[in-house]
Amino acid sequence: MQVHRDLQQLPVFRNAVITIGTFDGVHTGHQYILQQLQEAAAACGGETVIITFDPHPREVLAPHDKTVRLLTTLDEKIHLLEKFGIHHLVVVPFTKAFSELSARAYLEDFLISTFRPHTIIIGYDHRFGHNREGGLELLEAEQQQYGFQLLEIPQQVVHNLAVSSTKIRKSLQEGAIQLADELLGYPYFINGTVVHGDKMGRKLGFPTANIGLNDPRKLIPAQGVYAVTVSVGGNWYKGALNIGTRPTFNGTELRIEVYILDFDKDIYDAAIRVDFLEYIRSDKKFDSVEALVLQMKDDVLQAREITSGP
Ligand SMILES: Cc1cc2nc3c(=O)[nH]c(=O)nc-3n(C[C@H](O)[C@H](O)[C@H](O)COP(=O)(O)O)c2cc1C
Ligand SMILES: Nc1ncnc2c1ncn2[C@@H]1O[C@H](COP(=O)(O)OP(=O)(O)O)[C@@H](O)[C@H]1O
Repeated sequence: MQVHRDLQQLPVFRNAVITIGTFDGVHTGHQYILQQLQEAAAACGGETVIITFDPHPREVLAPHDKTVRLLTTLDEKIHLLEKFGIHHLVVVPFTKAFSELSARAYLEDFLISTFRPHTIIIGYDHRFGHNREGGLELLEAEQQQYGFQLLEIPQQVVHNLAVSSTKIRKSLQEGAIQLADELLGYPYFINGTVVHGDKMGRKLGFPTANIGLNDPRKLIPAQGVYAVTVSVGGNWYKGALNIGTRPTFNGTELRIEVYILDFDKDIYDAAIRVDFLEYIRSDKKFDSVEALVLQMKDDVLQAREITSGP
C-alpha cells in the first residue's frame, strides 16, 4: 500500500475507487466496506483509494474535547489497511481552512480534481464541506457531469458500523476482550516503548516491562489482568499483563506492565506491541507481597494456558 501525506505529490490514479472516512479500528464492519471497494476496483481494473484525515476532525474543530479515544492510531490503521490489501491511503492534513471549504469546492476542487474518481463509495448520511452542508444529493446531482459512479452504503450497514465501534470501545472499557476481538476481527493491540518502573518486579520474581504508549489518545482497556501475546525485537512471546495502579504498593498512577513468559532480556527503550486475548481477573490490593506473588504465579499459569490455544 502506498501512503500519501502530501496532496501536491499524488500519483495519477487509474480508475480510482474511493471512499472517505476515519476507519477507526478497521473492524469487521469496515472490512465489509473494504471488500466492496476491492470488488468495485476489480470490476473496472481500478485502484482502491481510502481518503482519511489527520488529525481527527473532532480534534481540530473541538480542540478542548480531550475525550477522543482511538481504537487505532494512524500508524496502526496504516498497518491494518495494508494487511487488507488496499492500494492507496491518502492522509489529508485536516485544518480549519480545509473544514471551511464549501461543499461544492470540496467536491470539485478537492475530490474530483485530485482523484478523478471512477467510483465513489459513500455512506447514505455522509456530509462534507463547511458546516456539513453537502451530502449525497450533491454527489447525485454532479455524478453525470463528472462521470463517476456512486455506490451508496445503505442506512442499515452504516448503523451497524457505528454500533460496532461503540460496542468495541465499551467492551474494551469493561474488560470484555473476547467480544471486542470478535467485533474487530483481530485481537485488540497497543503499541508502545518499554520504560523504566520502580524496579520492584525483579525482586518479586516477576520482572515486568512497563509500557509507555506511543499515542496518548489510544484507548486503554479496563484495569485488570490479561492473557496477551507480546511482540518485541521481531519475535512473539506469551505474556501476563496488568493494567492498574498497583494498589498493593499504594500506587496512584495507571501503569501497563507485562511479564513475558520464558524470557530474560533487557528490553528498555525497545518498541513493544501487545495483543489482548483474554481478561483473567480484576486487580486487587493484597494484604502482603507474598499473597500478590502467589496470585501472579496463578495468573501466569492461566496466561500460559490461554495463549497455548486449543
Ligand atoms: C500478571 C500481573 C498481575 C498483577 N496484579 C496486581 C494486583 O492485582 N495488584 C497489584 O497491586 N499489583 C499487581 N501487579 C503489579 C505488580 O504490583 C507490579 O508488577 C510490581 O509492583 C512491579 O512493578 P515495577 O515493574 O514498576 O517495579 C500485577 C502484575 C502482573 C504482571
Ligand atoms: N520476562 C520478562 N518480562 C518482562 N521484562 C523482563 C523480563 N526479563 C527481563 N526483563 C527486563 O526487566 C525489566 C523489568 O524489570 P523490573 O524489575 O520490573 O523493572 P521496572 O520497574 O523498570 O519495570 C523490563 O523492562 C525488561 O527490560
